[in-house]
Amino acid sequence: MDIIFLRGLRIETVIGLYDWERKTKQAVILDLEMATDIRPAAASDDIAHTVDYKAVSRRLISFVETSGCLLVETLAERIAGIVIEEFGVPWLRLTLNKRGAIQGCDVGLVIERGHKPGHA
Ligand SMILES: Nc1nc2c(c(=O)[nH]1)N=C([C@H](O)[C@@H](O)CO)CN2
Repeated sequence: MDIIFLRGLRIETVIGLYDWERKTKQAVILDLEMATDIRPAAASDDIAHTVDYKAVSRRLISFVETSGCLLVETLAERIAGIVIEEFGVPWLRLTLNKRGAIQGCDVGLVIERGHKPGHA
């Protein structure tokens, strides 16, 4: 199994439970690992045979900027659904960092969704 990754994708959006959080934008930072088999693209040298990380990043920026979720859980689950359903990714690991939510530390979550190729 091969991995195509995006690290440190920083997107400004409205997210959070509290009144003040509904009136301003905060940054979320995404690290995304997407399972793939790079060999068809390597053999053909054709972007059509792989996951286009530029297309994924553009789609996620567009979605997250206007998402408006209350919880990081909701946002992460929706991102995972987009990547799996729209880009044909069989398995992913997503780290969503809501930096700035708690002073003095990073906070967020890590989820894995789908099935790793070659595993039941
Ligand atoms: N598990 C979660 N806990 C909390 C969340 C969340 O999205 N998931 N959100 C908040 C507030 O919005 C917080 O980020 C404001 O600092 C608190 N706990």
